[in-house]
Amino acid sequence: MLNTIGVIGLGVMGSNIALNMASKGEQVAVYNYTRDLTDQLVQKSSGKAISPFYEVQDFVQSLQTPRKIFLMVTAGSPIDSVIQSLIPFLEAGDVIMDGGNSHFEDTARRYDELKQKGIGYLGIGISGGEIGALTGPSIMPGGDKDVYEKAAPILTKIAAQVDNDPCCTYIGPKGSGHFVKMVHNGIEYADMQLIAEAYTFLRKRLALPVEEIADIFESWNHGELKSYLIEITAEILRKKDELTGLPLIDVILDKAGQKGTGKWTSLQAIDNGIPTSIITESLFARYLSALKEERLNAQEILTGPENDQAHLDKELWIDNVRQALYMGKVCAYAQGFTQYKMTSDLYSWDLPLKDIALIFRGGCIIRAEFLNVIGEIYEGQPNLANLLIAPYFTEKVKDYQKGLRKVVSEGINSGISFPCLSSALTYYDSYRTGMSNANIIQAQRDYFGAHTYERTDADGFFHTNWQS
Ligand SMILES: NC(=O)C1=CN([C@@H]2O[C@H](COP(=O)(O)OP(=O)(O)OC[C@H]3O[C@@H](n4cnc5c(N)ncnc54)[C@H](OP(=O)(O)O)[C@@H]3O)[C@@H](O)[C@H]2O)C=CC1
Ligand SMILES: O=C(CO)[C@H](O)[C@H](O)COP(=O)(O)O
Repeated sequence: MLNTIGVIGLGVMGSNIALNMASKGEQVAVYNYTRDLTDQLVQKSSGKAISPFYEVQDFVQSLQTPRKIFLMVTAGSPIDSVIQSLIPFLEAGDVIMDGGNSHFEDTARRYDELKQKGIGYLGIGISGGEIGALTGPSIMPGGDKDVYEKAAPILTKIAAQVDNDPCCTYIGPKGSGHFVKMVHNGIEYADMQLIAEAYTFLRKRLALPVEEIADIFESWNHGELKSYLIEITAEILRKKDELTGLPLIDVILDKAGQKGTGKWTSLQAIDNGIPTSIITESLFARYLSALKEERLNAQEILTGPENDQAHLDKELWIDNVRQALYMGKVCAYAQGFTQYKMTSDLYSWDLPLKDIALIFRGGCIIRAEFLNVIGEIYEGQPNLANLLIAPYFTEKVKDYQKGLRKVVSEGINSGISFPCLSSALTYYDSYRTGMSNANIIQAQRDYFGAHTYERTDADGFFHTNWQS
């Protein structure tokens, strides 16, 4: 019997996607360019509908037509080399899907190249990590709609399901699926950093033990902050190091890694004039964390505020931190969804913002309770410029800005760095300021460079001879 789908790349994600597909009734052909990973999967999958292949040609010829091939390999040149190895054996109408974190512009290029050969190409954002890949990720496919339709029965089946709806929807043309995944990761960076900052306040300023902070995160996960990242943070804080018996978090080196998607999110925003300051601050926080030696040196040289901190009422301040975190998250998601909106307008992609919010409710790393609300908001206002001005969030932040202001001020006065919480507050205050200070910037630009300025009371561009 011919296989119904092929998976290439059997690392962390690919092996689990293949197992997921087999568990949903697909006959899965698998191939990896080195033999070991294929053999490992064969050992794990005995009795399952997974057939290993060790030559590309045999792998391709084992597939039903039109062939559907799912790539889960390292992003960048490996994708191009795998595509090149497939082309000689494919026919018009076959479909290649790239489920990795490819840059959306690379995806658009590959789409164009393959379209000329009649081969369909889908750039598919996948989120959910190892467990999501196995049990049901969130899936963001971009490419031609008719090509998507060929793969949709399998993709919707392997996706996470929420309220009987698959967390998979057609996103839009060319690289838009990978674009949506890229910005998802930017939001992920910001969300993670905001949580880290909330933890820092509880640990450093309120001097709470790690176990108590774990309890706080767990309780937050039963309320409006409910989300995967809050849930796993509670679990992370409970974990003990087997070697020392200390909380594992206390022996993990404070240098954050990154693989590029957060950086791409910020670069795309900067290139296109999209204000995503919280996301970018979270990226810079990772960069600064990596300068461990310099930070250790600076700690011996640079001073902070005097250590005469007032006692803070514990329960009151835990709730201030909760409010600050919620508001920070709203601002970060508002920035990410603004990036979707502005880019969609720029490229005429017509991104389905409501559906994007809904497919993020299950499987993905940024799944969160309030995505239900975000989905409802975009259902009513599909062209909304910013989530902050949706009445639901306007009301929420009216209250919660107080907590954010208190936590940011107290943190700053205590010498704790809050790149994302403070950036969220600055974003909120800047966004709600109808008359900004950019008049000063324009005057300075006109003064030194004759760049001209617009007036508040007349159309056109004006230049002043400032020194006359
Ligand atoms: N891990 C995660 O949580 C998530 C990862 N992703 C993305 O999914 C993709 C795969 O990630 P993941 O499974 O974690 O990574 P792994 O490193 O576990 O797997 C990478 C796979 O790519 C293969 N590969 C590497 N180089 C080449 C090449 N030149 N030619 C052919 N195959 C090659 C590897 O084979 P071999 O080992 O034999 O070299 C391996 O099968 C990446 O784009 C990643 O960013 C997306 C969502 C979540
Ligand atoms: O896509 C993912 C989650 O959604 C991957 O886990 C990705 O590697 C996370 O990004 P980084 O490694 O830069 O933290």
